[in-house]
Amino acid sequence: MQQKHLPTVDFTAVDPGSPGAWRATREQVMQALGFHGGFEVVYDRVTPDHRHALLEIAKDLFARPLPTKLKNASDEPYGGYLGQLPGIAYESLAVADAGLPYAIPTFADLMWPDGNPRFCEKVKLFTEKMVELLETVRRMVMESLGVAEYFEEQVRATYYQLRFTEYGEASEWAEEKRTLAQMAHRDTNTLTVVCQLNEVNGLQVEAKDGEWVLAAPRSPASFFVIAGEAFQAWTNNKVYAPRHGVRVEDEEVDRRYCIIVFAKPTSEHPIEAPAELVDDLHPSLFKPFYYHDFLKFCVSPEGRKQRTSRLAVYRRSLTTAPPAATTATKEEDEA
Ligand SMILES: O=C(O)CCC(=O)C(=O)O
Ligand SMILES: [Fe+2]
Repeated sequence: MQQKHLPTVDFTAVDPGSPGAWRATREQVMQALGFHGGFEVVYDRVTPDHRHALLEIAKDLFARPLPTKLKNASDEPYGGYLGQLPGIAYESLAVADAGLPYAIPTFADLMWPDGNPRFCEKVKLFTEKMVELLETVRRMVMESLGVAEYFEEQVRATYYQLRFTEYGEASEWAEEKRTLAQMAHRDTNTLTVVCQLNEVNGLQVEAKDGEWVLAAPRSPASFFVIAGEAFQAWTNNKVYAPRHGVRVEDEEVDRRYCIIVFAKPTSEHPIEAPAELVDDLHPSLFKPFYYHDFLKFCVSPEGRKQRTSRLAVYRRSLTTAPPAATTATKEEDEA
């Protein structure tokens, strides 16, 4: 049987001036995020030329010498360069706090000591478009759950990481590492958008019922929105944070390039579902937690052992010390 695709939601006609289209789209977004934890979005605010320029930029970036790439260091877990993992032909570089004015030029100066104005211009514009998209999705979810009054506060408590990723062609991978299981994970943050820059597919998402579906672009204006565990917690489980990962096909002879923008919660306030989403029938499933504490747990020896929901295990560790189970079951994931 042919593998299914993630549902597609078309944002082309969505604008605040057409309430009918807005409401219909909002409905589709909520349905997709509740069951699949993500969707393919057709979003025409990034032109094909712009996407092509970003592909060239990504290739230039990964062609920088390794010592230069290693300068992309960060105190935050998963905050900078990732790569050099045995048998895994994967590298990525991150622009921290990409929404702030100095962030992109600072990163560019690190990678290209003589500067790279084209990089800055193209990446800044792209970031703005992705932030708009993620804010629209967040607004739709919050309206749909009847908690839109928290929108501004949630946006203020959000920062963005922009990550370039490169997956090597199949021959660069150890054979046993080419499986989906190798890279499968849940995102820890609130909302993620993946922009695949070339024709090399591979991303798959596991819906709530355990079925893995393809996230392979079906239009030149497609992006993939994926919910993370912080959003699942904040919405008290109304939004699902799916496992997802990239499967490198054995016949793949091209490298795969993506840019991913992660909306992340700041740690000024704990993540806690609003009172409106909690009642006797829907008790709060997650104790309040600080995002950065959760991130630290994820990279701890205990967190690294988790194959399924790190948040489910971390949540238990907040009520029982020390954290007990090391292998969460599927059911616990969905708790
Ligand atoms: O490269 C992709 O398509 C997705 C990567 C991903 O899920 C991540 O970096 O969190
Ligand atoms: Fe991810």
